[in-house]
Amino acid sequence: MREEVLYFLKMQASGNDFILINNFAGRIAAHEGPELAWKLCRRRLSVGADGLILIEPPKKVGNAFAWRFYNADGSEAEMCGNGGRCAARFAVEEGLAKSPLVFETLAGEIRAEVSGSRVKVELTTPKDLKLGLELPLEEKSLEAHFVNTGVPHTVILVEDLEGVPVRELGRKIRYHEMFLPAGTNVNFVKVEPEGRLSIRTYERGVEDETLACGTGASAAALIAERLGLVRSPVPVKTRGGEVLIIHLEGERVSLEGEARKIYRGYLYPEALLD
Ligand SMILES: N[C@@H](CCC[C@H](N)C(=O)O)C(=O)O
Repeated sequence: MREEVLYFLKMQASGNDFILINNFAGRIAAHEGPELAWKLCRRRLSVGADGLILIEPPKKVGNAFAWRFYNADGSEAEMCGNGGRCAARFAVEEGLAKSPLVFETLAGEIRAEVSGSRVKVELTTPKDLKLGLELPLEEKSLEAHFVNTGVPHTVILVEDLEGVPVRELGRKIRYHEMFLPAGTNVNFVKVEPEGRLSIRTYERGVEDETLACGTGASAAALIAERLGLVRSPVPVKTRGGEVLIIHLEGERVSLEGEARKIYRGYLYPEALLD
């Protein structure tokens, strides 16, 4: 694909892991993104990650950067909450911006505050909120809720979170005709005592359960608040174990938690061969 070496940083935020590349010089062309993501995100065969993030020059003066976000299967997503927190820290530490900063995504502009490894991002205004949908499946119907917090999320409230077959049921709902053509991420959520939530997410584009999903945790908190089950700030325990904090102020939704560096590396050209 290319001869020269590519530098990257591997990061994770609540167990959602990403490969970040500074692409300010434009070495990776837009049409190369999907294939690069698919190749690099393969676990065991390459670096392995839930997604690839390319950090690029902003379109608007004053903004810190624009990004291109790719899921592990190479599909481009409009937004990613955990990836956004990693990207904001990356930009600050690479000297591209100072906190607070604003970056550009396909979903819209995202404001971020970075304080060491602690990062808070304000998501785009939630849209398409639908509470109490009847979701017909072959065996039975489920009650589902839906909101787009940058990317589409279905939320299903459950009692027995450990018993949910997230992979099988998540995949069925992700491709359910009610959510086509875009599809949906699927979040199974348990309301715990004292207004906390626990969550497991099937992610579109990873096509599996991930250890966390920031826009998913935010969607769950927003829906639980609208149903009168929790109050802001809402602690959401992810599958990876970290508790994310979701702040809800009217239409404003912010996501706060750790964004950690794992290692830096460079890719040998042969890593990009078929
Ligand atoms: N993990 C992300 C969401 C990434 C995009 C998603 N898989 C999609 O395609 O909708 C997050 O932390 O929000």
